[in-house]
Amino acid sequence: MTDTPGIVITGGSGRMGQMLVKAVLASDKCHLAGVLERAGHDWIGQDIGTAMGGQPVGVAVTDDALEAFARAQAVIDFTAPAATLGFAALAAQARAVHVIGTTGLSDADIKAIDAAARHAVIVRAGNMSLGVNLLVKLTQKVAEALDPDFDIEIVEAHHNQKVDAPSGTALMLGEAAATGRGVTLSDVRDAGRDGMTGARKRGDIGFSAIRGGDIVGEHDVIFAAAGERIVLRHLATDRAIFARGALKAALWGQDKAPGAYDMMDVLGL
Ligand SMILES: NC(=O)c1ccc[n+]([C@@H]2O[C@H](COP(=O)([O-])OP(=O)(O)OC[C@H]3O[C@@H](n4cnc5c(N)ncnc54)[C@H](O)[C@@H]3O)[C@@H](O)[C@H]2O)c1
Ligand SMILES: O=C(O)C1=N[C@H](C(=O)O)CCC1
Repeated sequence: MTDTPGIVITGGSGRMGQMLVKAVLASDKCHLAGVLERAGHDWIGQDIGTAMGGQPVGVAVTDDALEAFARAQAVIDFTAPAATLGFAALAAQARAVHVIGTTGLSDADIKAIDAAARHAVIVRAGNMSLGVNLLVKLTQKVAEALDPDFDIEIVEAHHNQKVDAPSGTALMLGEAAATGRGVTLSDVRDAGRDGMTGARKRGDIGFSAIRGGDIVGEHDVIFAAAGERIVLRHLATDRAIFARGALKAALWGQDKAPGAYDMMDVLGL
């Protein structure tokens, strides 16, 4: 047995789950302590290496979160809101660092997660990449510098299996733009235009979502005024950027006091 932190990956068969398993196996700073999937999934009981089409790695996929978390120092969780809420309570009980990448969480979900963070370290972000977190900072700065003559529009594009909109990243960018402007996002958010919407309201922050093919994740923040336009853009072409950030967060959290953190804390931005 190694003395590096043991990490459990939830949703191990998913797009991000598989990426995270590979990232943990490739790291010498941690080891794979467990892999979870939902009850009834075909992969339960199989070695995760074999299930992913490679060599066995000595870790069988399980649906027993309580047992897996008891052996872990961190849980990296990119699943779905209902699953993440359950994992937050169990990870806090096990005092394991919980890194949450799951998006589509409601305000009530976030409240419950923050309550769990009273007992353990939770790092949550709608996007774990360095590039997007820098873009969030830039968005806030630009919004601070420009007045509401500049209409702010956030356009995001993702693959055709994504179930939530706007993306978690788009919401982070919207929050940053609203903070820069000194307003509350929920007061100015304009999403899902369709039909006779009327003219755009000055000061609104607009959201548009594209879904298609295998797009990993693309975000534009557009500041549009009469006669000029500023566009801030991030293009993700490889999910490894999210896995890298999540792993960094799991290791960063090892010596931190219980609380709710985000990637800005991890990256020191
Ligand atoms: N924060 C980020 O940087 C970032 C990056 C990429 C994706 N995401 C988010 O991560 C989430 C997953 O994305 P994906 O593309 O990997 O989706 P996916 O559908 O490919 O994978 C989700 C996995 O979770 C599993 N799952 C669901 N309920 C479970 C449960 N109760 N127990 C164990 N496993 C369970 C599913 O079976 C599936 O394998 C989404 O919310 C997505 O928006 C966040
Ligand atoms: O593929 C997804 O789903 C992604 N979700 C995150 C979001 O909602 O912003 C990050 C990008 C990929």
